[in-house]
Amino acid sequence: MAERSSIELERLRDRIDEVDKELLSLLRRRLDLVSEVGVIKHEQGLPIYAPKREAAMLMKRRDEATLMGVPPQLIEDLLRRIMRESYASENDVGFKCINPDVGPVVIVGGAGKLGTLFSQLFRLSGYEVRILDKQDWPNAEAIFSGAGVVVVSVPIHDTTQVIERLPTLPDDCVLLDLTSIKQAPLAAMLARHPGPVVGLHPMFGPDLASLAKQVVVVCHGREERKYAWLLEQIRIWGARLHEASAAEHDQAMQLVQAMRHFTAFVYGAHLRRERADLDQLLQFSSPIYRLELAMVGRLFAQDARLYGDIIFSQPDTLARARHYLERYQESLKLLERGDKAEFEAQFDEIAQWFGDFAQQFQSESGNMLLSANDNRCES
Ligand SMILES: NC(=O)C1=CN([C@@H]2O[C@H](COP(=O)(O)OP(=O)(O)OC[C@H]3O[C@@H](n4cnc5c(N)ncnc54)[C@H](O)[C@@H]3O)[C@@H](O)[C@H]2O)C=CC1
Ligand SMILES: O=C(O)C(=O)Cc1ccc(O)cc1
Repeated sequence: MAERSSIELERLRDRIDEVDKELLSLLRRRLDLVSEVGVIKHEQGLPIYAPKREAAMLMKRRDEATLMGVPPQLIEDLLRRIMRESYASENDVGFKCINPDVGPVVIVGGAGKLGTLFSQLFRLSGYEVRILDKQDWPNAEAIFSGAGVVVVSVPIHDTTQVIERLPTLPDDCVLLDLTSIKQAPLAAMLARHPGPVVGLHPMFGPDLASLAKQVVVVCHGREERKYAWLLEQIRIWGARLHEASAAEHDQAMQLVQAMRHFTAFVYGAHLRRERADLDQLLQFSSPIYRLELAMVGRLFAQDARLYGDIIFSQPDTLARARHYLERYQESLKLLERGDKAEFEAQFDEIAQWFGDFAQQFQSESGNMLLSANDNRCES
Protein backbone atom coordinates (compact mmCIF):
# COMPACT_ATOMS: atom_id res chain seq x y z
CA MET A 1 0.00 0.00 0.00
CA ALA A 2 2.78 2.39 1.08
CA GLU A 3 4.63 1.52 -2.13
CA ARG A 4 1.53 2.30 -4.25
CA SER A 5 1.14 5.69 -2.55
CA SER A 6 4.74 6.58 -3.10
CA ILE A 7 4.51 5.66 -6.82
CA GLU A 8 1.34 7.75 -7.09
CA LEU A 9 3.09 10.66 -5.33
CA GLU A 10 6.02 10.42 -7.72
CA ARG A 11 3.64 10.45 -10.70
CA LEU A 12 1.81 13.53 -9.41
CA ARG A 13 5.08 15.31 -8.77
CA ASP A 14 6.18 14.58 -12.33
CA ARG A 15 2.95 16.12 -13.58
CA ILE A 16 3.51 19.19 -11.40
CA ASP A 17 7.01 19.48 -12.91
CA GLU A 18 5.39 19.43 -16.35
CA VAL A 19 2.98 22.20 -15.38
CA ASP A 20 5.89 24.25 -13.98
CA LYS A 21 7.71 23.86 -17.29
CA GLU A 22 4.59 25.06 -19.11
CA LEU A 23 4.54 28.03 -16.74
CA LEU A 24 8.14 28.73 -17.72
CA SER A 25 7.27 28.71 -21.43
CA LEU A 26 4.34 31.01 -20.74
CA LEU A 27 6.60 33.35 -18.82
CA ARG A 28 9.06 33.39 -21.71
CA ARG A 29 6.22 34.22 -24.11
CA ARG A 30 4.95 36.97 -21.81
CA LEU A 31 8.43 38.51 -21.43
CA ASP A 32 8.84 38.53 -25.22
CA LEU A 33 5.50 40.31 -25.66
CA VAL A 34 6.48 42.81 -22.97
CA SER A 35 9.71 43.52 -24.88
CA GLU A 36 7.64 44.32 -27.96
CA VAL A 37 5.47 46.66 -25.87
CA GLY A 38 8.69 48.23 -24.54
CA VAL A 39 9.85 49.06 -28.07
CA ILE A 40 6.53 50.80 -28.88
CA LYS A 41 6.56 52.65 -25.54
CA HIS A 42 10.10 53.77 -26.29
CA GLU A 43 9.08 55.07 -29.74
CA GLN A 44 6.02 56.87 -28.43
CA GLY A 45 7.60 58.13 -25.20
CA LEU A 46 5.05 56.43 -22.94
CA PRO A 47 5.89 56.00 -19.24
CA ILE A 48 7.06 52.48 -18.36
CA TYR A 49 4.49 52.36 -15.55
CA ALA A 50 0.84 52.87 -16.54
CA PRO A 51 -1.11 52.81 -13.24
CA LYS A 52 -4.60 52.75 -14.78
CA ARG A 53 -3.77 49.94 -17.23
CA GLU A 54 -2.12 47.98 -14.42
CA ALA A 55 -5.08 48.39 -12.03
CA ALA A 56 -7.67 47.50 -14.72
CA MET A 57 -5.67 44.46 -15.83
CA LEU A 58 -5.26 43.18 -12.26
CA MET A 59 -8.97 43.63 -11.58
CA LYS A 60 -9.88 41.61 -14.69
CA ARG A 61 -7.44 38.81 -13.84
CA ARG A 62 -8.79 38.65 -10.27
CA ASP A 63 -12.35 38.29 -11.56
CA GLU A 64 -11.30 35.61 -14.04
CA ALA A 65 -9.33 33.80 -11.33
CA THR A 66 -12.37 33.74 -9.04
CA LEU A 67 -14.48 32.19 -11.83
CA MET A 68 -11.81 29.52 -12.33
CA GLY A 69 -11.53 28.69 -8.62
CA VAL A 70 -8.02 30.23 -8.35
CA PRO A 71 -7.48 32.52 -5.34
CA PRO A 72 -7.54 36.08 -6.79
CA GLN A 73 -4.68 37.19 -4.54
CA LEU A 74 -2.52 34.45 -6.03
CA ILE A 75 -2.81 35.73 -9.58
CA GLU A 76 -2.39 39.33 -8.38
CA ASP A 77 0.83 38.48 -6.49
CA LEU A 78 2.21 36.54 -9.46
CA LEU A 79 1.40 39.27 -11.96
CA ARG A 80 2.85 42.02 -9.76
CA ARG A 81 6.11 40.08 -9.47
CA ILE A 82 6.17 39.44 -13.23
CA MET A 83 5.47 43.12 -13.95
CA ARG A 84 8.34 44.19 -11.70
CA GLU A 85 10.62 42.09 -13.90
CA SER A 86 9.17 43.72 -17.00
CA TYR A 87 9.75 47.24 -15.66
CA ALA A 88 13.41 46.42 -15.01
CA SER A 89 13.82 44.92 -18.48
CA GLU A 90 12.71 48.20 -20.08
CA ASN A 91 16.18 49.54 -19.24
CA ASP A 92 17.48 47.22 -21.99
CA VAL A 93 15.48 49.08 -24.65
CA GLY A 94 16.27 52.52 -23.30
CA PHE A 95 13.81 55.39 -23.03
CA LYS A 96 12.47 57.94 -25.47
CA CYS A 97 14.49 61.16 -25.45
CA ILE A 98 11.95 63.91 -24.77
CA ASN A 99 14.29 66.78 -25.60
CA PRO A 100 16.89 65.63 -28.16
CA ASP A 101 18.00 69.20 -28.90
CA VAL A 102 19.04 70.06 -25.35
CA GLY A 103 22.74 70.57 -24.59
CA PRO A 104 24.77 68.04 -22.54
CA VAL A 105 23.63 66.99 -19.08
CA VAL A 106 26.40 67.77 -16.58
CA ILE A 107 26.20 65.79 -13.33
CA VAL A 108 28.20 67.38 -10.53
CA GLY A 109 29.06 64.50 -8.20
CA GLY A 110 28.25 62.14 -11.07
CA ALA A 111 30.79 59.55 -9.87
CA GLY A 112 28.78 59.06 -6.66
CA LYS A 113 25.96 56.62 -5.97
CA LEU A 114 22.90 58.63 -6.99
CA GLY A 115 24.84 60.52 -9.68
CA THR A 116 25.74 57.18 -11.31
CA LEU A 117 22.09 56.08 -11.35
CA PHE A 118 20.94 59.35 -12.95
CA SER A 119 23.76 59.40 -15.47
CA GLN A 120 22.69 55.88 -16.56
CA LEU A 121 19.06 57.00 -16.92
CA PHE A 122 20.00 60.10 -18.95
CA ARG A 123 22.34 58.04 -21.16
CA LEU A 124 19.69 55.35 -21.67
CA SER A 125 17.44 58.16 -22.88
CA GLY A 126 19.96 59.35 -25.46
CA TYR A 127 21.37 62.45 -23.73
CA GLU A 128 25.05 63.32 -23.74
CA VAL A 129 26.17 63.08 -20.11
CA ARG A 130 29.28 64.71 -18.69
CA ILE A 131 30.51 64.02 -15.18
CA LEU A 132 32.15 66.62 -12.99
CA ASP A 133 33.44 65.10 -9.76
CA LYS A 134 35.76 66.43 -7.06
CA GLN A 135 38.97 66.30 -9.05
CA ASP A 136 37.47 67.73 -12.27
CA TRP A 137 37.12 71.41 -11.32
CA PRO A 138 40.26 72.45 -13.26
CA ASN A 139 38.37 71.36 -16.44
CA ALA A 140 35.08 72.90 -15.32
CA GLU A 141 34.92 75.45 -18.13
CA ALA A 142 35.07 72.76 -20.83
CA ILE A 143 32.71 70.42 -18.98
CA PHE A 144 30.00 73.08 -18.44
CA SER A 145 30.29 74.64 -21.90
CA GLY A 146 26.94 74.53 -23.70
CA ALA A 147 25.30 72.62 -20.80
CA GLY A 148 21.54 72.10 -21.21
CA VAL A 149 21.05 70.67 -17.73
CA VAL A 150 23.22 70.78 -14.61
CA VAL A 151 22.41 68.22 -11.91
CA VAL A 152 23.98 68.73 -8.48
CA SER A 153 24.37 65.38 -6.68
CA VAL A 154 27.02 65.90 -4.01
CA PRO A 155 26.84 65.18 -0.25
CA ILE A 156 24.31 67.40 1.55
CA HIS A 157 26.87 69.38 3.53
CA ASP A 158 28.79 70.26 0.33
CA THR A 159 25.76 71.19 -1.78
CA THR A 160 25.45 74.94 -1.13
CA GLN A 161 29.18 75.49 -1.51
CA VAL A 162 29.26 73.52 -4.78
CA ILE A 163 26.28 75.49 -6.15
CA GLU A 164 28.02 78.78 -5.29
CA ARG A 165 31.11 77.53 -7.10
CA LEU A 166 29.30 76.87 -10.39
CA PRO A 167 30.41 79.01 -13.32
CA THR A 168 27.92 81.18 -15.20
CA LEU A 169 25.64 78.76 -17.02
CA PRO A 170 23.90 79.27 -20.38
CA ASP A 171 20.70 81.34 -19.88
CA ASP A 172 18.31 78.45 -20.67
CA CYS A 173 20.30 75.77 -18.85
CA VAL A 174 18.14 73.94 -16.27
CA LEU A 175 19.83 73.84 -12.86
CA LEU A 176 18.57 71.14 -10.48
CA ASP A 177 19.72 69.23 -7.42
CA LEU A 178 18.94 65.81 -5.95
CA THR A 179 19.67 66.64 -2.32
CA SER A 180 17.65 65.00 0.48
CA ILE A 181 16.83 68.43 1.94
CA LYS A 182 15.39 71.15 -0.25
CA GLN A 183 15.19 74.68 1.18
CA ALA A 184 18.89 75.64 1.35
CA PRO A 185 19.90 74.06 -2.01
CA LEU A 186 16.92 75.61 -3.82
CA ALA A 187 17.68 79.08 -2.41
CA ALA A 188 21.36 78.70 -3.37
CA MET A 189 20.45 77.61 -6.94
CA LEU A 190 18.01 80.52 -7.38
CA ALA A 191 20.71 82.93 -6.21
CA ARG A 192 23.39 81.42 -8.45
CA HIS A 193 21.50 81.00 -11.74
CA PRO A 194 18.92 83.45 -13.20
CA GLY A 195 17.48 80.77 -15.54
CA PRO A 196 15.27 77.71 -14.94
CA VAL A 197 15.76 76.08 -11.53
CA VAL A 198 14.09 73.07 -9.86
CA GLY A 199 14.76 71.05 -6.71
CA LEU A 200 14.21 67.28 -6.87
CA HIS A 201 14.34 64.66 -4.15
CA PRO A 202 14.35 61.06 -5.34
CA MET A 203 12.81 59.11 -2.44
CA PHE A 204 14.88 56.00 -3.13
CA GLY A 205 18.41 54.72 -2.87
CA PRO A 206 20.71 54.08 -5.82
CA ASP A 207 20.34 50.27 -5.88
CA LEU A 208 17.18 50.15 -8.01
CA ALA A 209 16.65 48.26 -11.23
CA SER A 210 13.79 50.55 -12.25
CA LEU A 211 12.13 53.78 -11.13
CA ALA A 212 8.66 52.26 -11.66
CA LYS A 213 6.32 53.43 -8.86
CA GLN A 214 9.12 55.31 -7.06
CA VAL A 215 8.45 58.83 -5.82
CA VAL A 216 10.40 61.93 -6.82
CA VAL A 217 9.48 65.09 -4.91
CA VAL A 218 9.50 68.23 -7.10
CA CYS A 219 10.06 71.67 -5.56
CA HIS A 220 9.52 74.25 -8.27
CA GLY A 221 12.06 77.05 -8.46
CA ARG A 222 11.78 79.21 -11.55
CA GLU A 223 10.60 79.01 -15.20
CA GLU A 224 8.75 75.70 -14.83
CA ARG A 225 7.81 75.82 -18.53
CA LYS A 226 11.48 75.37 -19.47
CA TYR A 227 11.97 72.19 -17.47
CA ALA A 228 8.52 70.61 -17.99
CA TRP A 229 10.18 68.26 -20.54
CA LEU A 230 12.57 67.03 -17.85
CA LEU A 231 9.72 66.15 -15.50
CA GLU A 232 8.07 64.29 -18.37
CA GLN A 233 11.35 62.42 -18.91
CA ILE A 234 11.36 61.34 -15.26
CA ARG A 235 7.75 60.15 -15.61
CA ILE A 236 8.82 58.08 -18.62
CA TRP A 237 11.42 56.44 -16.38
CA GLY A 238 8.42 55.28 -14.33
CA ALA A 239 8.51 57.58 -11.31
CA ARG A 240 5.55 59.34 -9.71
CA LEU A 241 6.15 63.05 -9.19
CA HIS A 242 4.92 64.66 -6.00
CA GLU A 243 4.95 68.46 -5.98
CA ALA A 244 5.56 70.35 -2.75
CA SER A 245 7.13 73.59 -1.61
CA ALA A 246 10.67 73.23 -0.28
CA ALA A 247 9.44 74.17 3.22
CA GLU A 248 6.65 71.55 3.12
CA HIS A 249 9.14 68.97 1.90
CA ASP A 250 11.68 69.67 4.64
CA GLN A 251 8.98 69.61 7.29
CA ALA A 252 7.66 66.23 6.09
CA MET A 253 11.22 64.87 5.94
CA GLN A 254 11.62 65.61 9.65
CA LEU A 255 9.34 62.67 10.34
CA VAL A 256 9.77 60.59 7.18
CA GLN A 257 13.56 60.63 7.32
CA ALA A 258 15.35 62.51 10.11
CA MET A 259 13.37 61.14 13.08
CA ARG A 260 13.04 57.69 11.56
CA HIS A 261 16.76 57.36 10.95
CA PHE A 262 17.56 58.85 14.35
CA THR A 263 15.33 56.36 16.18
CA ALA A 264 16.86 53.52 14.11
CA PHE A 265 20.30 54.82 15.09
CA VAL A 266 19.34 54.82 18.79
CA TYR A 267 17.86 51.33 18.51
CA GLY A 268 21.06 50.10 16.81
CA ALA A 269 23.13 51.70 19.59
CA HIS A 270 20.90 50.00 22.17
CA LEU A 271 21.26 46.56 20.56
CA ARG A 272 25.02 47.02 20.52
CA ARG A 273 25.17 48.18 24.17
CA GLU A 274 22.98 45.26 25.25
CA ARG A 275 25.36 42.99 23.32
CA ALA A 276 22.33 41.51 21.56
CA ASP A 277 23.10 38.27 19.75
CA LEU A 278 21.68 39.10 16.32
CA ASP A 279 22.06 35.53 15.09
CA GLN A 280 20.05 34.28 18.02
CA LEU A 281 17.42 37.03 17.67
CA LEU A 282 16.93 36.04 14.05
CA GLN A 283 16.37 32.41 15.06
CA PHE A 284 13.49 33.62 17.25
CA SER A 285 12.11 36.03 14.69
CA SER A 286 9.12 35.48 12.50
CA PRO A 287 8.95 37.75 9.41
CA ILE A 288 7.54 40.81 11.21
CA TYR A 289 10.35 40.84 13.78
CA ARG A 290 12.91 40.10 11.10
CA LEU A 291 11.58 43.00 9.04
CA GLU A 292 11.89 45.33 12.02
CA LEU A 293 15.48 44.25 12.61
CA ALA A 294 16.16 44.63 8.89
CA MET A 295 14.78 48.19 8.88
CA VAL A 296 17.26 49.11 11.62
CA GLY A 297 20.14 47.03 10.29
CA ARG A 298 19.94 48.37 6.72
CA LEU A 299 20.75 51.84 8.03
CA PHE A 300 24.17 50.59 9.12
CA ALA A 301 24.85 49.07 5.69
CA GLN A 302 24.72 52.57 4.24
CA ASP A 303 26.67 55.81 4.35
CA ALA A 304 27.13 57.33 7.83
CA ARG A 305 27.77 60.74 6.24
CA LEU A 306 24.51 60.71 4.26
CA TYR A 307 22.40 59.85 7.31
CA GLY A 308 24.44 62.14 9.55
CA ASP A 309 23.70 64.97 7.13
CA ILE A 310 20.00 64.11 6.91
CA ILE A 311 19.68 64.15 10.71
CA PHE A 312 22.00 67.04 11.54
CA SER A 313 21.15 69.45 8.70
CA GLN A 314 17.48 69.73 9.67
CA PRO A 315 17.17 72.47 12.27
CA ASP A 316 14.04 70.99 13.93
CA THR A 317 15.44 67.52 14.56
CA LEU A 318 16.72 68.35 18.04
CA ALA A 319 13.32 69.69 19.17
CA ARG A 320 11.52 66.72 17.65
CA ALA A 321 13.91 64.24 19.24
CA ARG A 322 13.31 65.94 22.61
CA HIS A 323 9.53 65.62 22.15
CA TYR A 324 10.02 61.97 21.35
CA LEU A 325 12.09 61.52 24.51
CA GLU A 326 9.26 63.17 26.50
CA ARG A 327 6.75 60.67 25.05
CA TYR A 328 9.16 57.87 25.95
CA GLN A 329 9.51 59.16 29.49
CA GLU A 330 5.73 59.53 29.87
CA SER A 331 5.25 55.98 28.68
CA LEU A 332 8.04 54.80 30.97
CA LYS A 333 6.06 56.18 33.92
CA LEU A 334 3.20 53.83 33.01
CA LEU A 335 5.66 50.98 33.27
CA GLU A 336 7.07 52.25 36.58
CA ARG A 337 3.54 52.46 38.00
CA GLY A 338 2.63 49.08 36.50
CA ASP A 339 -0.41 50.91 35.07
CA LYS A 340 -1.49 48.45 32.40
CA ALA A 341 -5.07 49.80 32.35
CA GLU A 342 -3.81 53.27 31.42
CA PHE A 343 -1.49 51.70 28.80
CA GLU A 344 -4.52 49.99 27.22
CA ALA A 345 -6.62 53.17 27.37
CA GLN A 346 -3.88 55.13 25.60
CA PHE A 347 -3.42 52.27 23.11
CA ASP A 348 -7.11 52.59 22.16
CA GLU A 349 -6.85 56.37 21.83
CA ILE A 350 -3.84 56.07 19.54
CA ALA A 351 -5.59 53.36 17.51
CA GLN A 352 -8.57 55.74 17.07
CA TRP A 353 -6.21 58.46 15.94
CA PHE A 354 -4.69 56.13 13.32
CA GLY A 355 -8.27 55.39 12.20
CA ASP A 356 -8.55 53.61 8.83
CA PHE A 357 -4.79 53.87 8.35
CA ALA A 358 -4.27 51.20 11.02
CA GLN A 359 -6.25 48.67 8.92
CA GLN A 360 -4.54 49.82 5.74
CA PHE A 361 -1.09 49.43 7.32
CA GLN A 362 -1.98 46.02 8.70
CA SER A 363 -3.06 44.78 5.31
CA GLU A 364 -0.09 46.35 3.46
CA SER A 365 2.42 44.95 5.93
CA GLY A 366 0.60 41.60 5.81
CA ASN A 367 1.36 41.33 2.09
CA MET A 368 4.99 42.34 2.64
CA LEU A 369 5.35 39.73 5.35
CA LEU A 370 3.90 36.96 3.20
CA SER A 371 6.37 37.77 0.47
CA ALA A 372 9.24 38.07 3.02
CA ASN A 373 8.24 34.63 4.30
CA ASP A 374 8.22 33.18 0.75
CA ASN A 375 11.79 34.32 0.31
CA ARG A 376 13.04 32.57 3.44
CA CYS A 377 14.96 29.38 3.14
CA GLU A 378 16.04 27.10 5.99
CA SER A 379 19.77 26.56 6.21
N1 LIG B 1 22.22 57.67 -1.69
C1 LIG B 1 20.92 57.80 -1.56
O1 LIG B 1 20.23 56.84 -1.17
C2 LIG B 1 20.26 59.11 -1.86
C3 LIG B 1 20.99 60.29 -1.96
N2 LIG B 1 20.33 61.47 -2.21
C4 LIG B 1 21.10 62.71 -2.32
O2 LIG B 1 22.01 62.59 -3.40
C5 LIG B 1 23.18 63.35 -3.14
C6 LIG B 1 24.38 62.46 -3.39
O3 LIG B 1 24.31 61.35 -2.53
P1 LIG B 1 25.13 60.01 -2.84
O4 LIG B 1 25.18 59.77 -4.29
O5 LIG B 1 24.58 58.98 -1.95
O6 LIG B 1 26.58 60.42 -2.31
P2 LIG B 1 28.00 59.88 -2.79
O7 LIG B 1 28.94 60.21 -1.68
O8 LIG B 1 27.91 58.49 -3.28
O9 LIG B 1 28.32 60.81 -4.04
C7 LIG B 1 28.66 62.14 -3.94
C8 LIG B 1 29.65 62.45 -5.06
O10 LIG B 1 29.93 63.85 -4.98
C9 LIG B 1 31.31 64.01 -5.19
N3 LIG B 1 31.72 65.30 -4.65
C10 LIG B 1 31.92 65.65 -3.35
N4 LIG B 1 32.32 66.94 -3.27
C11 LIG B 1 32.37 67.41 -4.54
C12 LIG B 1 32.71 68.63 -5.11
N5 LIG B 1 33.10 69.65 -4.36
N6 LIG B 1 32.63 68.77 -6.45
C13 LIG B 1 32.26 67.74 -7.24
N7 LIG B 1 31.93 66.53 -6.75
C14 LIG B 1 31.97 66.37 -5.42
C15 LIG B 1 31.96 62.82 -4.50
O11 LIG B 1 33.28 62.60 -4.96
C16 LIG B 1 31.00 61.72 -4.90
O12 LIG B 1 31.36 61.12 -6.12
C17 LIG B 1 23.06 63.84 -1.69
O13 LIG B 1 22.71 65.18 -1.71
C18 LIG B 1 21.95 63.00 -1.11
O14 LIG B 1 21.22 63.72 -0.14
C19 LIG B 1 18.98 61.54 -2.41
C20 LIG B 1 18.23 60.40 -2.34
C21 LIG B 1 18.80 59.10 -2.06
O1 LIG C 1 17.35 52.82 1.02
C1 LIG C 1 17.11 53.42 2.09
O2 LIG C 1 17.07 52.86 3.20
C2 LIG C 1 16.89 54.88 2.04
O3 LIG C 1 16.47 55.46 3.00
C3 LIG C 1 17.23 55.54 0.73
C4 LIG C 1 17.19 57.03 0.76
C5 LIG C 1 18.23 57.74 1.32
C6 LIG C 1 18.19 59.13 1.30
C7 LIG C 1 17.14 59.77 0.72
O4 LIG C 1 17.09 61.09 0.70
C8 LIG C 1 16.08 59.07 0.16
C9 LIG C 1 16.12 57.69 0.17
